[in-house]
Amino acid sequence: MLELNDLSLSFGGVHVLKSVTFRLGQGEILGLIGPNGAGKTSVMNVITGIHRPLKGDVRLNGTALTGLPAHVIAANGIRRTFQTSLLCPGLTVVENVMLGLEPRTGYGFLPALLNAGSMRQHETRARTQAMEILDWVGMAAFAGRLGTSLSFGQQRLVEIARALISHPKVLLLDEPAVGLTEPRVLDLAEKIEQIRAEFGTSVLLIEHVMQLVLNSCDRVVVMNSGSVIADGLPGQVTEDRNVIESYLGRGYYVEG
Ligand SMILES: Nc1ncnc2c1ncn2[C@@H]1O[C@H](COP(=O)(O)OP(=O)(O)OP(=O)(O)O)[C@@H](O)[C@H]1O
Repeated sequence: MLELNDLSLSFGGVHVLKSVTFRLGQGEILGLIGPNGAGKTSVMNVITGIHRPLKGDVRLNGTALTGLPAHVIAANGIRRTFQTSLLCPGLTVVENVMLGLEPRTGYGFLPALLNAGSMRQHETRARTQAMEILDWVGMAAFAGRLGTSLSFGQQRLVEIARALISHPKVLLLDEPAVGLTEPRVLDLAEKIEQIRAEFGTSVLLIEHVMQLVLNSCDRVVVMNSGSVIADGLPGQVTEDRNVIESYLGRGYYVEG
């Protein structure tokens, strides 16, 4: 479904991505792991159009997305959450989720004034959809609260709801388990599986919490210093000597 072909990216002459190539299959949950600074978030930024690669391309079902503006890539069915919570201050939870819907085009100030009834209907529909998806992630009771007043884990669920409201083909999650306790990590693993089962969405999951990676992912890609160093089943990559040396650490099996 999503193909990354030979992606290279540099900042000020420093190569942060070096010929990165991997695939995310239809309905697949793929982990992207590696040490800090390996280039994982940069990969997500290239996929979503925040960064333009020096070389290579990103394709969704065969169509090249490279170079398209971020909002067009989002409209093509690729949505994400961020490493740090990005809920809008001053907006309630339900309003934050409504932002995930496609913007309604053709409504400048004057047409909006003349079509006030239609605008209100549109907003009511959007609010209903947002409430449904909030209910699905278990956050409907918080709909009227300010998004930024919620705990870190709750904000994560609201961000996931905002990404899911448009029923994306591909969902990119950047370290969703940061700051979660162990039972919440297991809840999140279950939620990710439900996202695949109920929406048919493919998921790319950047994560350092190996418990989530091992519980959720069908396959794992490992990066180090801007390059892919392993790509395989979770059990295969965690036994890969290179991956243990550069990321998991020699004590991984003893401790894990
Ligand atoms: N906008 C930027 N300008 C300059 N350098 C950047 C920029 N974004 C990322 N980098 C650099 O690119 C490299 C890869 O960063 P990236 O955030 O992609 O790593 P990561 O694997 O996601 O790390 P982490 O696990 O800590 O989030 C790092 O050396 C980082 O400092």
